Formats: sequence, C-alpha cells, structure tokens
Amino acid sequence: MRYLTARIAQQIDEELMSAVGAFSLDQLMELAGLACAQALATVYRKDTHSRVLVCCGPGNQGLFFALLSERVLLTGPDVQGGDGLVAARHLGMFGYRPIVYMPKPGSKDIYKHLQTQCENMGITIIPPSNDLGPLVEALSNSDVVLDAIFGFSFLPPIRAPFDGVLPILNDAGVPIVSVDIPSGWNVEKGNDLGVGLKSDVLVSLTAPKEGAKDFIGTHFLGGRFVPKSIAEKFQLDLPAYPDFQQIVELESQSKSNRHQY
Ligand SMILES: NC(=O)C1=CN([C@@H]2O[C@H](COP(=O)(O)OP(=O)(O)OC[C@H]3O[C@@H](n4cnc5c(N)ncnc54)[C@H](O)[C@@H]3O)[C@@H](O)[C@H]2O)[C@H](O)CC1
Ligand SMILES: [K+]
Repeated sequence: MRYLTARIAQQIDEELMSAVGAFSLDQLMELAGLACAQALATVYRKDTHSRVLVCCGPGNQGLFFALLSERVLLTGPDVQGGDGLVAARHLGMFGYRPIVYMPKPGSKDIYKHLQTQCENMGITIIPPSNDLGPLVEALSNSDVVLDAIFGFSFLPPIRAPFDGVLPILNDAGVPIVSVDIPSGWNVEKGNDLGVGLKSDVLVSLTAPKEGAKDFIGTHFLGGRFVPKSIAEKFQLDLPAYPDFQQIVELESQSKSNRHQY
C-alpha cells in the first residue's frame, strides 16, 4: 500500500472533488466521519466507553493562515473538524454519548449545518472559548477522545489554543482515537518533535500518510469511497474492505497500546 505525502493526499482530495471524481465535500466528510465512528465503536464498546469527547479542529478562522499556504487554500480549509462533527452524529446514532469540543468553530454554512444536526441529536457542543477549563472538565467525564483536530494540511508549529489542547489530551489518561494522522504530528515525518498526540487508534483516510509509518497502535484504513480509477491512477494499492464495512484494520507495528480495551 502506498503511504502518501501531504501533497499527494491533497491531489487525491482535489481529484475526488473534481469533475472526474464528481464527489461533493459533504459526501466525502460524511463517509470519512462514518468510518471514524465505526472504528471508534469497534475498539471501544459503548457499554464501557459511551462518553466520547470529540475534539474538532479550527473552523474558518483558519482561513487567514490558509491564505498563507497554497496547499491549504487549494483544498479548502478545516475539513477535519467537519469529519469530527459527522462522527459525533453517527456515534450518537450508535448509542454513544458524544460531546463536542470545537474552540474555533467555522461560520460557513456547512459547519453550521453539521453543528445543528448534532444539537438536534441532543449532543452538547461546548461553547467556543480560549479558556481550556471546559476542556479539562469535559475530559474528566470522558471515556475516550476522538481527535479530529488537524489532518493532512497541518503545518507546524501548533498555534493557540491547540498548543495548549494537545498536552492536556496527552496527559489525561483517556484513550485517543485519531482521524487521519495524530494531531500535532508532521504529516510526513511523524511525531518527530514529540509534541503530537500519543494516540491509541488511528483511522487513516483514503490511504495512510507517510508520518503514520511510525504509528504504534491499532490502525484502520477508512474512507471507502475511492473509485478504482483514482486508486489506480495514484497507485494506492489499497487492501480490500471486508463485506459492507467502512473500515479495514491494517497491520500495525505493535499492539501494545497505552490503554487496554
Ligand atoms: N480524501 C480524503 O482523504 C478526505 C479527507 N478528509 C479530511 O480532510 C482532512 C484535510 O482537511 P483540510 O481542510 O485540508 O485541513 P485540516 O483539517 O488538516 O486542517 C486545516 C486547518 O488547520 C489549521 N492549521 C494548520 N496548521 C495549523 C497549526 N500549526 N496550528 C493551528 N492551526 C493550524 C489551518 O489553518 C486550517 O484551518 C484530512 O486529513 C481528512 O481528515 C475529508 O474527510 C474528505 C476526504
Ligand atoms: K487528527
């Protein structure tokens, strides 16, 4: 299987949403979020881990920084936060009790709609703030974290408030399921600076990123939406997904996770 650079991941994303792939962003987010919810529910059963803290990345406040980065601008920023909101909704449907932490929510309709869908499910969204107190409080009442903070458009160093968020998540002793790449990891070099999340489970979307080669833990591939033509064009060499599942477990370097489940 091919491990992707950030640039190739972005190109595949563009191809999927071009006239060739013909997908909309909402569709891809929906399938990505569903895969992440399914991975979390596979590893952490709801009878013991029903309280899920879904941590979502920046909304379109990130646009200013996106303007500085051609790569982020091209893909349209902030998709991973949307994956998190979709996953929260599906987890609610599965019978979990998610709560959403999104300190920098977007004002674009797509995010407002996803938030309304969560609220309609009775899912609490912690009011946005730079104060980390509500995060600490929510963590003390959570069984597992879903990390939808940064994806393949992350460029170090980590800016506030997320520079404060990641150490709190790492030190809480609550298992972490990461979407696409553990937040704070260099997409290609892994956790080279040691500031990234120490995740227990990783759900790589479309294909794993180069940085994920260093990941130790339970590793799934999700995003069962890549058509054969695009998989072949980018030589992805993807494994087969089992029957009607949205995820397939990949061989990982070690199963010695930080947390037992
Ligand atoms: N085909 C697929 O694989 C799909 C992947 N999806 C998900 O989309 C993300 C990538 O989304 P993108 O919008 O390009 O960017 P990010 O979510 O990674 O976040 C960008 C966001 O973060 C801000 N930011 C960047 N660096 C920093 C920093 N150092 N400190 C603070 N903030 C930072 C930036 O300004 C933006 O606001 C991919 O990983 C998947 O999860 C989709 O589901 C569709 C299909
Ligand atoms: K992440």
